[in-house]
Amino acid sequence: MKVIETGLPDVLLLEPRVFGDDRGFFYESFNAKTFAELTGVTTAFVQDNHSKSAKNVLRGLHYQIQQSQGKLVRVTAGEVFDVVVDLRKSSPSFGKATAEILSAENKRQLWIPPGFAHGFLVLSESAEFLYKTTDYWAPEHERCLLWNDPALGIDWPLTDAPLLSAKDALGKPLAQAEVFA
Ligand SMILES: Cc1cn([C@H]2C[C@H](O)[C@@H](COP(=O)(O)OP(=O)(O)O[C@H]3O[C@H](C)C(=O)[C@H](O)[C@H]3O)O2)c(=O)[nH]c1=O
Repeated sequence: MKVIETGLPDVLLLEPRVFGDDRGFFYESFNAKTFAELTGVTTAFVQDNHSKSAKNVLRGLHYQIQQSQGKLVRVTAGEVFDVVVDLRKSSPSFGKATAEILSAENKRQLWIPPGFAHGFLVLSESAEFLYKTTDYWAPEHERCLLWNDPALGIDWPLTDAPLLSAKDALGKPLAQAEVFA
């Protein structure tokens, strides 16, 4: 497993060691000891999620204002443009966004600590998105940051208007969003 820095200091891209042979491939998609050694994070994950989305679906930008979830995200089918925004007021990168391509092909994973908003746009015909979270889903604490808030300056590789949930279409711009200390 290799750690690659991203545009945000605390957000890390993890590239697993893949063993290929004439049968196919094998790789450890998660190893608590390796993860802790590489990230310094020892909190346990409590929930695994799996979503499937069609091309042009945009989910996000989501976060929980309480019970903030750390997320370890990856794609097992297709390809997504994955976006993270720092919502920690005390952080020098507050309000800054970074993006990475995650795909079944590159097998890259993104570690997103608590305190960030997260979302993705599906680039392939469909994509399956799997992720582990460090706290439980708490709908009462869910918040949505407006995906196309000009203040975020996210250059989404859109070919068309994205397919959004009603909730995501009503996201708040950064200036009005509840943020972390
Ligand atoms: C997140 C979640 C949702 N649900 C239920 C609630 C809805 O009935 C249904 C779909 O929920 P939602 O439209 O919020 O799903 P996404 O838009 O994929 O939300 C996720 O997408 C972005 C990219 C994230 O980073 C978040 O982890 C998460 O908010 O699943 C659950 O039962 N448990 C859960 O943990």
